[in-house]
Amino acid sequence: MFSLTVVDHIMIAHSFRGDAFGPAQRLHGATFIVEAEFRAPKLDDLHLLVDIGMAKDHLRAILAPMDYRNLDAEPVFAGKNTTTEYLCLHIHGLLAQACRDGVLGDGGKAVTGLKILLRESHIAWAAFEGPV
Ligand SMILES: Nc1nc2c(c(=O)[nH]1)N=C([C@H](O)[C@H](O)COP(=O)(O)OP(=O)(O)OP(=O)(O)O)CN2
Repeated sequence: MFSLTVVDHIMIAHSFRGDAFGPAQRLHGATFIVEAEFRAPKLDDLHLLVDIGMAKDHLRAILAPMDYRNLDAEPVFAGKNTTTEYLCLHIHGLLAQACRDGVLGDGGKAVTGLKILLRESHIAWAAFEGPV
């Protein structure tokens, strides 16, 4: 199995509902390092999994509506706790759809698996991985 990873980051604000979150129930900020790992069992004729430029451009397109935003005010996240884990799932859904739609070229259509990993600090990160 081959893999190719591109990395970006977002700066967001959010708050959580639930006593378990303690002070994080108040509005606070976070900078997430976002890693998108594409997987495929074979390469294309150019020996690419997906083109790095296309992969990073489409990851950026998916992250842009979240970047420098208060996620509490974004309709797409209404009623959701935008935990690190939940944001992984959200980004996975959008990037997997882009692969299926051919937005990342023929290489993207051949992607069979995708892992999204968000680092919220040097001591904690979360990931979601699944088929495309
Ligand atoms: N599983 C998760 N747990 C927590 C998340 C998360 O995204 N997934 N996020 C937060 C907060 O946003 C923040 O990152 C940390 O807040 P903090 O209050 O410092 O959380 P801690 O659990 O480390 O500390 P306590 O104050 O002891 O709760 C929190 N958790």
